[in-house]
Formats: sequence, structure tokens, C-alpha cells
Amino acid sequence: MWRRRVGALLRSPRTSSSASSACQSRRHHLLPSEEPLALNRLARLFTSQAGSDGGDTQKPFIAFVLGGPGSGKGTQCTKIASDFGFAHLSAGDILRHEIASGSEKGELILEIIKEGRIVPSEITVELIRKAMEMNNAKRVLIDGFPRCEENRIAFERIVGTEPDIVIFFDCPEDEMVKRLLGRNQGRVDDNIETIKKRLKVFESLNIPVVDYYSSRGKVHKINATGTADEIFEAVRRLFSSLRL
Ligand SMILES: Nc1ncnc2c1ncn2[C@@H]1O[C@H](COP(=O)(O)OP(=O)(O)O)[C@@H](O)[C@H]1O
Ligand SMILES: O=c1ccn([C@@H]2O[C@H](COP(=O)(O)OP(=O)(O)O)[C@@H](O)[C@H]2O)c(=O)[nH]1
Ligand SMILES: [Mg+2]
Repeated sequence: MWRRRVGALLRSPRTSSSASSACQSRRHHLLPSEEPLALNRLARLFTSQAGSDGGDTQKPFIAFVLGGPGSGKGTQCTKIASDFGFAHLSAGDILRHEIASGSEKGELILEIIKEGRIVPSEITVELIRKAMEMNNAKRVLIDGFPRCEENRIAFERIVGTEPDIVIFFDCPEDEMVKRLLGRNQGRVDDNIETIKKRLKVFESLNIPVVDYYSSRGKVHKINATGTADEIFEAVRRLFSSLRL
């Protein structure tokens, strides 16, 4: 039902080729020869954090928070973090932090975000892994990730685990557009042209990730229309049913 809503409201015909290449574009990937080394290095690093000390380091409880651009992920994660003691790791904020650092990687990320495309998985996963390591939290919300199947697979390969739950905020496209145009955070991607691209990426690449976790019984869908407080009440009901 929500797939039709998102699809139906997209004006221009879906250029799924450009949207779908967003996640698979090899342009900025590590060279094939480098990739295995980098991924092994990351896996070793994370494992050394998670298990080398006699295994008494618990893996954190991980909740992926998904939903279209403007569905309210960040707003709800802030409330969840403060009321339920989760660390809130916003993948988008982590990427914008890298941009602000002025690094070469940051310049590449900026170019991709301006286009509403998806940053190569090994960049995003490495940044998320580092943030998880620094937080060392027992309960973690990963907000706005994974954005595509490649992201999901890279996370599981590098971090070595699946999320415990996936919260999906389901919001009609016109409401998301309205919220994004009113966000006023000075973001390079909150303009109608880039928003349209992000919605195409959401429909063609993000939704298959939700479908995958749905098939594994991990998705909890929340109606993301109404006020932020009303939506958070639904989140509270979900968390109490899950005894979180
Ligand atoms: N339930 C809501 N009703 C109206 N506006 C909302 C609601 N939830 C969030 N917003 C606003 O919409 C914009 C996008 O919210 P945000 O949490 O950043 O969404 P996302 O992280 O999914 O893009 C922000 O300006 C936010 O203040
Ligand atoms: O795992 C991620 C998360 C974000 N992004 C990029 O960062 C942008 C902003 O993401 P954010 O989650 O901040 O957007 P929101 O959905 O909150 O509007 C996205 O459109 C993508 O271009 C990405 O490539 N991978
Ligand atoms: Mg957000």
C-alpha cells in the first residue's frame, strides 16, 4: 500500500537505472585488490572490540530506524534515545560530520549527498563502526541506515551481526516533501530537485531492505502521520510490547 503511494506521487518516470546505480556505482569503490584487505582490517578491528577480551563484551542491542526522507526518523530517535537509554547514531549526521572535517572522503560524500545518491558502503559502515566503538553503548539506534542491499550486506559482513529489530516509519510522500521543505537546517539536499531523487532512491533501494527484514520478522512498522508526540506514543506502545 505505501509502495503505491510513494510510486504514484513521483512525477517523472522512475529512472531506476540512475537510482539503482547509486548504491552499486563502482566509481568510488576501493580497488578490488584493496577491498578484501580493508574489509578484513575492519572486521578484525571490530572483533577485537567485541570479543577478544574473553567474550564478556556484549554485542549491543541494535535497532535500525528506517523510513523515507522526512518521515521523522531523526525526531523519533531523539525521543527514543532520551526516554529509553539508546545511543542515537544518525548515519546522515555521521556523514555530514565527515564532510565538515574537510577530508577528501568528506568531499566525495558531499558530492554524493548533493545528488541524493548513496555513499559507498565501506565508507558509511566504517564510520558507523567507529561511532559504535566510541559509544560502546549497550543499546544503539542506527538512524537512516542501511539505505540499500549493499549497505545491509556490508554491515553484516563487517560488523558481523544483524539488527535485533528494524523500526520503519511509514509516511505518505506528500507529507515527507512538506516536512523536508520546512526543515530549515540549511542542508544541501533539502531542495525539491534532490528530494525527488532521494524519494526515488528510497522507493527503489531502501524499500527492498525493509522487505528483506520483513521476511525475517524483524520489521515493526509505525504510522508516521500525525504529530511527533502522537507518533512517539505509538513508539512507546511498541517498546513496551517488546519489553525494551
Ligand atoms: N510528526 C511530525 N509532524 C510534522 N513535522 C515533523 C514531524 N516529525 C518530524 N517533523 C519535522 O519534519 C522534518 C523532518 O524530520 P526528521 O526527523 O529530520 O526526518 P528524517 O530524519 O526522517 O528525515 C523536521 O523539520 C522535523 O522537525
Ligand atoms: O547510510 C546512509 C545514510 C545517508 N546517506 C546519504 O545522506 C543523505 C542524508 O541522509 P539522512 O538520513 O540525514 O537524511 P534524512 O532521511 O534524515 O532526510 C542521504 O540522502 C544519502 O545521500 C547515505 O548515503 N548512506
Ligand atoms: Mg534524518
